[in-house]
Amino acid sequence: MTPARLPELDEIVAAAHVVAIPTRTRFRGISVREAVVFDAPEGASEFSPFVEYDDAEAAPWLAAALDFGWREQPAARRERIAVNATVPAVPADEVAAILARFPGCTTAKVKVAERGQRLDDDLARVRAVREALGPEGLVRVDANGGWSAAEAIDALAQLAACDLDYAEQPCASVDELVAVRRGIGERGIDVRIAADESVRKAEDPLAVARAGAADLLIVKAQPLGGVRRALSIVERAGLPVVVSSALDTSAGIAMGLHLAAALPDDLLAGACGLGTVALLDGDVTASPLVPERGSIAVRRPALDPSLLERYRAAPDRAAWWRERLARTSALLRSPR
Ligand SMILES: O=C(O)CCC(=O)c1ccccc1C(=O)O
Ligand SMILES: [Mg+2]
Repeated sequence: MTPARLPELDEIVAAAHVVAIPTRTRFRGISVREAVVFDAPEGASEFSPFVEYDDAEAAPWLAAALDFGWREQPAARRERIAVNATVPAVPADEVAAILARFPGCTTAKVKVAERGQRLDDDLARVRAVREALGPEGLVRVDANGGWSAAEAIDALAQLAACDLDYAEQPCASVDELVAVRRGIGERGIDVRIAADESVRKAEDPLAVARAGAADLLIVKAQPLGGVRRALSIVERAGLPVVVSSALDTSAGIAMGLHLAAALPDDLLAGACGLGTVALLDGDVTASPLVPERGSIAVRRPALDPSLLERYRAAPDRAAWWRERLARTSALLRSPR
C-alpha cells in the first residue's frame, strides 16, 4: 500500500491545498465537499477521505494520494473511459435535470434506500430514469447497504420491472448479500449484485469475492490505497469491476480514470462511476474531468491557482486537514 519512497510530511504539506467545494445537489448527506489536492511531482493528486472517517480508515486514502502524486502510474490500455450518470436520491421530477449534466451517458446509477424515503420514492425515481434513457439504456441502483436482506429482495422484485443492470450494495454485510443473491435467484429475479462498501470498507477486500456474495465489484482508487493496490485486488478477486469515485474533484477522478485505463478488457464491466464532478458546483482545474459524449479522456488535469483560491477552505478547516494529514502520514510510516 505504501509508495516505494514516502515523501516527508513537510513536502506533503508544502504541496497541499485544502478546498471546500459546494455540491449542486445534496449527495450522501454532503453539501460541501472538502478535499486536499496536491501539486505533486507526477501531477495533481487528491486526499479526500470523508470527514467522519478515523485515521486508520483515512490512511489508505493518503497512500493512494502519495502514490498517484509521487510515483509513475501503471500503463494505460485505453484513452477514454465510458462513465455512468450518477443520480442522487432526488424526487422523480428532478431526474431529467440531473441526467442533463451527463451528456451522452447511456448508463445511469440511481441512489435508492435513502434514509427518510420510501420504496415508492425509489420506484418513481428509477422509473423516471428508465423512461429518460429508453429501453437501450442501462440502469443501476445503489442502496449503500440501506436494506435488510428481506427488504432488498422485496425492493428488487419491484425494481426489476425497470430492467436493472445491477444492484450495488443492497445490504451492509457479506452474509446478507449472499442471502439476497440466493433469495432473488429462487424467485427468478434477474438482477446482478455488486459489492462496494464490502470491498472498500472491509478488513479484507477479497472476502466478498471468496464468499461468492457478488457478481461484480465496485472499486475506488483512494480507499483501496491507489491504482497499483486496487489493480492487485482486482486481479486476485477475479470478478469484473466498475471503477467509481468518492465524489472527488478532478484531481481524484484522474486517479480513478488511470485505474480504469489500466484494467485488462475482460475485467472492466461497463461504464464507470467517474462522472461525479458534474455533481459539484466547482472544481480545482479549468478543464474539469466531466463526461463528454458519455466518456472522459484519461488525463491528469492541471490545478488552477485562481480556482484553488476561490474554493480555499476556511482557516480552521484547513488546519483540521493539515493535522489529519500529519496523523495519517505518521500512521503510514508506523510499523504494524
Ligand atoms: O458510482 C457512481 O456513479 C458515483 C460515485 C458514488 O456513487 C459514491 C460517491 C461517494 C461516496 C459513495 C459512493 C457510492 O458508490 O456509494
Ligand atoms: Mg456505492
